Amino acid sequence: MLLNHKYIAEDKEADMENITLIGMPGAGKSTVGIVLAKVLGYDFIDSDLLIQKEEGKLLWQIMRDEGIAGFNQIEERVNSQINVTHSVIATGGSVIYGPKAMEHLRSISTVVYLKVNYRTLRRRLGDLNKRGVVLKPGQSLSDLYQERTPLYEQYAHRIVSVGGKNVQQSVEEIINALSDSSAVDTRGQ
Ligand SMILES: Nc1ncnc2c1ncn2[C@@H]1O[C@H](COP(=O)(O)OP(=O)(O)OP(=O)(O)O)[C@@H](O)[C@H]1O
Ligand SMILES: O=C(O)C1=C[C@@H](O)[C@@H](O)[C@H](O)C1
Ligand SMILES: [Mg+2]
Repeated sequence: MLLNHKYIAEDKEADMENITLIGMPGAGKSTVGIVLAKVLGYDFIDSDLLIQKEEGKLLWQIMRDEGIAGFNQIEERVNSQINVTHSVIATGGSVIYGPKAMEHLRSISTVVYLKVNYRTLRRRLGDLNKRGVVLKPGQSLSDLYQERTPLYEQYAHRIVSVGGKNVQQSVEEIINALSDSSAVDTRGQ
């Protein structure tokens, strides 16, 4: 049920107090995440903004100065240090390359993979280089989608398909998935 605030108080899983959104760039982690936080009465944080604040640089400047591997290390460190309660955490799409960060996020939150089909992503993303996506030389969006999908699935407690949905519908789906004990749950595996 949408906007069921009882969920916050009564669902055991909500005791974890945080929800982390993972998924491909353009999946809507930031766009949907802030609305989800508002609906639940949670705080909202965006890992990408934390990284920029800590480093005093924009993401593309960090990638330019430190390279992709350096950016990934910074991203792993910053995400491993997140210490919040009652928050929706929108991560950057490349967070799943940092196993320490993912274990930390899994320990402080319910991790939700926002799954978007390839065609929808292609339409949303436009020029990947302008967006500052972590791409190896010669890697296409299709390559990236195939490389990352198993990692998002591996780290997710819940998987929510949001490709054909607007922001409001996506928020509803996430809340439903969090309330549904039969939904995909990979914890303990
Ligand atoms: N139904 C939808 N849900 C979410 N975003 C949508 C939708 N339709 C179009 N968009 C657009 O897709 C983009 C989603 O980008 P957003 O920055 O939220 O993705 P992200 O998952 O946070 O990516 P990143 O990993 O780069 O941080 C935005 O430009 C948003 O306006
Ligand atoms: O998916 C990615 O490779 C990225 C997504 C962004 O959120 C940023 O974290 C960064 O630009 C890399
Ligand atoms: Mg984002």
